[in-house]
Amino acid sequence: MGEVDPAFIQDLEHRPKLAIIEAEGIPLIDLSVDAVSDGSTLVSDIGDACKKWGFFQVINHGVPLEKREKLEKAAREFFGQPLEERVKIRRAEVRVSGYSNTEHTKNVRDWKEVFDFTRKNPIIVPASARPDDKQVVEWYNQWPEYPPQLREVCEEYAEEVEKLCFKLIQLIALSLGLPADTFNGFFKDQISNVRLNHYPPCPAPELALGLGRHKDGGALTVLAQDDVGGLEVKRKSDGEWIRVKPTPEAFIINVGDIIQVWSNERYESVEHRVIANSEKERFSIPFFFNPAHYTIVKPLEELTSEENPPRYRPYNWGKFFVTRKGGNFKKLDVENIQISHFRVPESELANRFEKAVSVA
Ligand SMILES: O=C(O)CCC(=O)C(=O)O
Ligand SMILES: [Fe+2]
Repeated sequence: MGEVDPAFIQDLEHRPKLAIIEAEGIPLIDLSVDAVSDGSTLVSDIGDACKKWGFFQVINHGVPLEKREKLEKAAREFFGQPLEERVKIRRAEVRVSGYSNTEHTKNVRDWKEVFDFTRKNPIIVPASARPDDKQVVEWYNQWPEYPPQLREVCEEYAEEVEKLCFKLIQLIALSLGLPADTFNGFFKDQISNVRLNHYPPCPAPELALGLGRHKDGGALTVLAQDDVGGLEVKRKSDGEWIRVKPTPEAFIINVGDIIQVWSNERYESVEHRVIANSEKERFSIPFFFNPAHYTIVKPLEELTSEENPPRYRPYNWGKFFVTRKGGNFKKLDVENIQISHFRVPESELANRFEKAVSVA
């Protein structure tokens, strides 16, 4: 990645501004607080953060620091090898796992390289994105020879972060006024995946992005970022890009598209991106908490009513996932699959609302 290939160059409107807005920042939430004790504001703090930002940071989250540090070290060792070693486990179309340095977001190449693996091994996913194809296939992880401990430290880390995901999804359920275990069943055969991101120094951070603007398609993301910084979140109140200042040992949590749909838009999945850096390399590790492939995603009945009709048509999560993954390999000129494709048009919602009010 020595020079800036035109494939990396963002359209003018998406290039980063030089001035960084760090502002008040996203909320920092202490998870050691007991959610159900008298006077605890933990559940409402999470609800407020989900509503206002779609993002928050957590401390005292229960993931042992030592497991995170071991993985961060192993990631540096893996990406520190010569390219010919890294590409030995290059990701192919039929695999979700492995190495890639050709990730594209919204059809523009990202200034980064990644190593992907899934929490469960194998995971079961639809064989193709075609709606009429009922076949499923197994996707297996692949591991490099070096560093030899990578597999073990990845698996141990993912096991710990999964526990945090369950804790968070329960707090989110409570914050929506639902029983804590409302969402648990969806994750029985989860197809969660973890990504090791390496953003090398970039000679043209004013033209390219480490990772282009996007929303996460799953339920919840738990991100570990190093101390370099570069993650920006689009502030809901005014659409400004706000830099997320690294907090040592904290995780950054964001609501994904599935929670937006389940909550019928009480919470929204928010756009974010990563700025490239001309001097420093950066590492980050997102854990994407994803339900089982057969999950039909739709607004929860408990959160809809005649006055507040479902804003989304049901969709199959496995097909959505496989379509997204497939889209990465073809530099298509069309937009990849989005939940907006399943959104009920406003005019139709207004009609339904009027009908509900007139019969009431
Ligand atoms: O590297 C980061 O800080 C963000 C990564 C991210 O948003 C993603 O991989 O979806
Ligand atoms: Fe993301």
